[in-house]
Amino acid sequence: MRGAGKSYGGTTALDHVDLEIAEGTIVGLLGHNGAGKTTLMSLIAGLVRPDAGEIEVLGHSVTRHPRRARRELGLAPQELGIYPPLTVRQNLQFFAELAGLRGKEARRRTEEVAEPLALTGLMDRPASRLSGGQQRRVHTAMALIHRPRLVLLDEPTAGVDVETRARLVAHVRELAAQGTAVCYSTHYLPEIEDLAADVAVLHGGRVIARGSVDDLVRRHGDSAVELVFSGTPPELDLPWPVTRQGDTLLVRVEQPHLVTAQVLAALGDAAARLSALRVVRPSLDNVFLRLTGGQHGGNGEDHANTDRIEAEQHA
Ligand SMILES: Nc1ncnc2c1ncn2[C@@H]1O[C@H](COP(=O)(O)OP(=O)(O)OP(=O)(O)O)[C@@H](O)[C@H]1O
Repeated sequence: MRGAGKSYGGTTALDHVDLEIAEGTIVGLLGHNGAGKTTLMSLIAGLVRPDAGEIEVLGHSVTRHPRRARRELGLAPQELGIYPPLTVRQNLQFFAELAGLRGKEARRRTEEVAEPLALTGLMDRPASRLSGGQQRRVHTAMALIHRPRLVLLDEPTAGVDVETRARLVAHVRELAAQGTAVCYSTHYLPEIEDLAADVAVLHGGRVIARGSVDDLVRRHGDSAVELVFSGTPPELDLPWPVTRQGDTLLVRVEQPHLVTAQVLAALGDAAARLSALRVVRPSLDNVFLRLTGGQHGGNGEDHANTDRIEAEQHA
């Protein structure tokens, strides 16, 4: 996707977004409600027409060759799209046939896709008699039935239990390991870490940060070595900013685990009064809140952090 933009009336849902999802990679889309995640997926899936920019799926333009593009992708939207009176098997076979699979092949894929999502024991049950988490698994399986090379999963773990979440995450990792490109949105940040996904943070319709979790934490988190003393902390001669709070010193440094020896060496006699040392690494949650200004429902009005971060990315 290059320069993709979409407005609804006066609302800019997506603002000149560039994004590439390579084969075998998972891009985790993070953003507050209204940040533009669903709009981005809908544009890729060809459900919504962009006002600007170019979007291609495996070289097929989603606007000029929508059918060819669509054949290569599987979409599990946020809203469940299953048929309640049909059994799980009938739901899956129906979608297999819609995707162009016939007879034996459709039946084989139905069984195949059910297995990793723990649906095998539920195949003859009407979808209306499944729990919410089970229904979401069926919904996800339907998006995977034709072995798409690009999978778009919009909050696939909304409302599911811990076990289902773990199973889904494991299966998505497997798909990526087999070469599938995955775009995965979630509000649950630890999931992004479990997926080992490349992160794209959306805010007000713009991608304001991109990189692995480690990259983002290193670039945008407040990492530090924390030293607690009995009595007054000493003055330290170090090449990084040091702040003092009561009996604690914080040495702010990008990769604290690499400099602890140097910090300890600078203590001199004060080392005898050191009562604790801790490497402080911020979580992805901290970084996300910092990047997005900790605001909910960002909707194009708040670009406070955007320019700074973009300048950094282009540097
Ligand atoms: N059909 C529509 N008509 C008008 N405005 C829309 C429409 N769809 C989305 N929007 C607006 O576009 C912006 C982006 O919405 P989008 O659904 O893409 O956000 P999101 O990041 O997926 O949010 P959530 O996490 O709540 O699902 C929001 O301001 C939303 O109100």
